[in-house]
Amino acid sequence: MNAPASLTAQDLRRTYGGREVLRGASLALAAGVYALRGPNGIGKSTLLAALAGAVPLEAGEVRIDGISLASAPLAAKRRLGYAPDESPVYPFVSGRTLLEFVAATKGVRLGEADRETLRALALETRTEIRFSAQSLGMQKKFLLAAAWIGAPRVLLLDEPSNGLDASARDYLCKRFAAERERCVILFTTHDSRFAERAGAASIEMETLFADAR
Ligand SMILES: Nc1ncnc2c1ncn2[C@@H]1O[C@H](COP(=O)(O)OP(=O)(O)OP(=O)(O)O)[C@@H](O)[C@H]1O
Repeated sequence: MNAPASLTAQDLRRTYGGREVLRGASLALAAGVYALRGPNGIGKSTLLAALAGAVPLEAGEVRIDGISLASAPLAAKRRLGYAPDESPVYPFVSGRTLLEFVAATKGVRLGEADRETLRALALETRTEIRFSAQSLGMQKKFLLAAAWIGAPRVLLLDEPSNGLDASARDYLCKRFAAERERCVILFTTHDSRFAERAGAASIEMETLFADAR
């Protein structure tokens, strides 16, 4: 676990409704903070979901810290944190249930680091409220807090700043800065100011495709 963090993807392919959305997407990232940019519908969310193992691929290989997501999914996913843009959570589930579920899938228990994340995001008094009764910003914060469970070395965050208040955005930028030497943090955004404040290197989605090389 002491080798530098890495995220690699080779020739990822995924088709929706006869259209190839991921046209042989490849990337190789070392520890750092990266903003994945590109127009609506180009496939940024699909790529993040594919890197997280949440969308099946027709071809290609993903490695988390050198571990193949296809051949060793549990070991790879233990090193990974993923926050989708939209809540995949059942509306009747509470924040605490979500966090405990994610912890269980990673084979860890919630601990002081997770409580600190909840405090920083002003979530600690809201853990028992069901998702359908949380604001969109609060739901987003729970998904982000869940992504950090188990101290992942690769973080995939889909539109992390969407719906967040100023204080939560500040926290994200500080956390990125604190973890950039240790982790690969890849996030999508349409917000240039946030990407800049986060100190992110920009990656244009278009440049990742096989037909752009
Ligand atoms: N589950 C799905 N079923 C069918 N088509 C899908 C599905 N998910 C994504 N798509 C299609 O794949 C394409 C890429 O979508 P994706 O959400 O990955 O784009 P994006 O770059 O993240 O867009 P945005 O910037 O608007 O969030 C779109 O044309 C979208 O309609």
